[in-house]
Amino acid sequence: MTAKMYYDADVSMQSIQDKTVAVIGYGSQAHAHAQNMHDSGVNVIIGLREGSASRAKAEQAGLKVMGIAEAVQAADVVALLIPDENQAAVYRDDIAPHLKAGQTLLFGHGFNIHFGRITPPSDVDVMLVAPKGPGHMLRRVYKEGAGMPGIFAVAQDASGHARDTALAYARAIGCTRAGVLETTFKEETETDLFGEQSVLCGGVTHLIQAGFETLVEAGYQPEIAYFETLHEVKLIVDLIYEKGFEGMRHSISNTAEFGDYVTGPRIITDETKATMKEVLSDIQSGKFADRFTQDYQEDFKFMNEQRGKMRGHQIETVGKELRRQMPFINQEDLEV
Ligand SMILES: NC(=O)C1=CN([C@@H]2O[C@H](COP(=O)(O)OP(=O)(O)OC[C@H]3O[C@@H](n4cnc5c(N)ncnc54)[C@H](OP(=O)(O)O)[C@@H]3O)[C@@H](O)[C@H]2O)C=CC1
Ligand SMILES: CC[C@](O)(C(C)=O)C(=O)O
Ligand SMILES: [Mg+2]
Ligand SMILES: [Mg+2]
Repeated sequence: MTAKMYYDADVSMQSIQDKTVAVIGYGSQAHAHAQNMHDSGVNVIIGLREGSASRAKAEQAGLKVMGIAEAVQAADVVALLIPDENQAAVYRDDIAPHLKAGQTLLFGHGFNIHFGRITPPSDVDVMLVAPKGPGHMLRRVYKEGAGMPGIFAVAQDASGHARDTALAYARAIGCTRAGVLETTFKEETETDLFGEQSVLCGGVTHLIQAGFETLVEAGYQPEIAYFETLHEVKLIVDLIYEKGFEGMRHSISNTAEFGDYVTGPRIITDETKATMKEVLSDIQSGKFADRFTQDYQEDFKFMNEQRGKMRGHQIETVGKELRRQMPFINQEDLEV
């Protein structure tokens, strides 16, 4: 059965246009949701912690900033867009005491509801609208007049209109320009965690790094290894994104296509797929969520070690210099 896709023409903005949306946070997703909604004509306010370094940036973007509790009190829809590991405490201290019946609590990812870290009262609508891509790109494509696909789910429909609110929100941030489909908190949370760990982030970076190290350790120039295993990834992926595998394979040489079929299965083996199944199982059982929470409680000891190790890696130092010589690559610091 083909999933029902929602596009701009299928969705009315009415259920959000006469409401106030409090975006809590001003990071990767939050700044993009807030600015896109503001540009779509929605009344947006920003809730930030005391002394927040983001206050000036949000104000510069023409957004009204207040404390988190104050924003919750003033809002119809509360979009909780701070890091997953911080959401439960902020919800407990600054949101729950001020939530009123009839309000909407909205997430960008289902982690805290699905894994039981947050349990909202039964008289509020609870939903997620998850763009399928990074926040900075959500803002970039919106400004270009394009959109990013998204998915939505309703966990609690106290008002009887929760789906309309979620779809209107998805339209306001630009997702219905590209296509939005309905999911559940369970499906969004588990597929998102699986995708980012196995393919999009963990899979891609470790594949690139292993390829780069293999060439450099064999005595090839690091700059050539960088172009071959990192820079060109975008060019190949752009073709896959635009035209699928067949379109990409049409563009590459027959030599490359032959090597793709012969060597791809030697790299991504049956064992790799079996490991992917284990990864999915750890996500489904909550084992990964517990490991993440434990590292957070230990001040992200493991995560900070990994960040430090990668910062000094040759692929990063060589890449920084090579990108500097390519002024057409956006080198500006990210806006937030
Ligand atoms: N990053 C992405 O592209 C995607 C993220 N998501 C989901 O969106 C949500 C937000 O993620 P992301 O955008 O990466 O988050 P960020 O790390 O970018 O969030 C940073 C913001 O959160 C605020 N913040 C951090 N800790 C606290 C705290 N203890 N109290 C109050 N405010 C705090 C920061 O405040 P200050 O400004 O004061 O420092 C800042 O404004 C998550 O649920 C994530 O899974 C979903 C899809 C993609
Ligand atoms: C791929 C990582 C992501 O899931 C995303 C940008 O969609 C995230 O959590 O940041
Ligand atoms: Mg994610
Ligand atoms: Mg994601």
